[in-house]
Amino acid sequence: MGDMGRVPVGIVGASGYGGVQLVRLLKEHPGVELVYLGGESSAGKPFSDLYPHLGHQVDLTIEPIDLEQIAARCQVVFLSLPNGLAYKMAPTLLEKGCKVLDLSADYRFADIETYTAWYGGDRNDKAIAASAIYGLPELYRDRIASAQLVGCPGCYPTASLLALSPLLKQGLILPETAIIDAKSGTSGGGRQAKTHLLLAEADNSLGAYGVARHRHTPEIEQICSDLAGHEVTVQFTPHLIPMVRGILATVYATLRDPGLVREDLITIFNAFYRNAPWVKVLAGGVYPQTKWACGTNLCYIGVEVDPRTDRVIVMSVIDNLMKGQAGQAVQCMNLMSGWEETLGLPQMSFYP
Ligand SMILES: NC(=O)C1=CN([C@@H]2O[C@H](COP(=O)(O)OP(=O)(O)OC[C@H]3O[C@@H](n4cnc5c(N)ncnc54)[C@H](OP(=O)(O)O)[C@@H]3O)[C@@H](O)[C@H]2O)C=CC1
Ligand SMILES: CC(=O)N[C@@H](CCC(=O)OP(=O)(O)O)C(=O)O
Repeated sequence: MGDMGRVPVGIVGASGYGGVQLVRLLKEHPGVELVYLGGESSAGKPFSDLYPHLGHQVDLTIEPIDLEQIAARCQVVFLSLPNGLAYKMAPTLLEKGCKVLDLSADYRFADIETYTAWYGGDRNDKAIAASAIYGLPELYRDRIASAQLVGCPGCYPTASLLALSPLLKQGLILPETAIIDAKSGTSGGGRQAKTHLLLAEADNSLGAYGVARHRHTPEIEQICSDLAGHEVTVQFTPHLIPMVRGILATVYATLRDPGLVREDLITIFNAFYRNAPWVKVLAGGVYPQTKWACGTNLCYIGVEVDPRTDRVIVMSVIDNLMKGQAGQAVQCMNLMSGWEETLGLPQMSFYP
């Protein structure tokens, strides 16, 4: 145990966008003590050199990644790294008894072959991957609570699956008709320099990318299939929009029963999420704005039916760095630690 009975936690990849959000959340979390920050090119730098505005709160230096050392000092470790690194680190940390939350795609897939088909790599941690729990608490709360390893969902899958889950679980839609049209702010691409994310490239512009081949498609399909009880394929198209934080996923699907009206669906969504403190289903005719979720761990959902086309339209917004990444990981840590799901997580956006 760390200071005053708090659980000692560490972040590997603390210099990145996920890392700095985790620092912000964990420094203010009443159940933990942040004892270790790790990195690669940032190793040796005081965290306050990277993020001077947080220097008065965080007196830690980024350290090299030494797994034995990390395991000796931390009970819970967050891995916030590019894809393909966590599966080389998690086995040692788990063996030493740490709880591990991976923010990358490495432990999101039950089937390791699906991972390698989309992400590449040469993996020999099949049993460990099979033991990982998909970190979407609204669907897998009980399994997360007893997990040692959690593969936290991608940002687009979080927004998309929270929109689709009640519909699939209750068999309300024809699954193959599901179309996910999603938009993300540029922080979704991480902090490393990428030309298309420069202000001069991304500003005043809106476009699709990864059409019919984005890596989040198999992740969304895996969970949709689990909910539907049979294999499901979906159409997923992401877009980059000129803002920093936030995702809007607009999901369209054909209703099995064309007699259902908007209020029926809102009642069903509210029942599905009655024990989910981080999902807010909006009243009829209210559609969510990304800024409502900004800086919070919330997902806002709006539901509409078009009786002319017999389609349901669900709009789901999250902050990609919070419910889409660091916030959700902390939500999972709360469950794994037996704490309230809401502990230490912001509930109110700073926007008007
Ligand atoms: N951004 C988003 O909205 C979301 C991202 N994710 C996933 O979360 C993970 C982190 O993303 P994000 O925070 O955006 O990424 P960033 O690019 O902002 O940060 C990456 C971090 O990884 C570290 N790193 C890079 N290469 C290495 C290496 N070879 N060895 C050790 N550490 C390394 C960097 O450390 P250093 O600076 O020291 O080199 C940095 O701290 C990714 O897997 C991403 O796909 C998931 C959901 C949403
Ligand atoms: C805007 C933007 O570039 N978004 C990223 C989302 C990254 C992410 O969260 O994906 P993983 O965690 O699954 O790697 C993308 O589309 O690749």
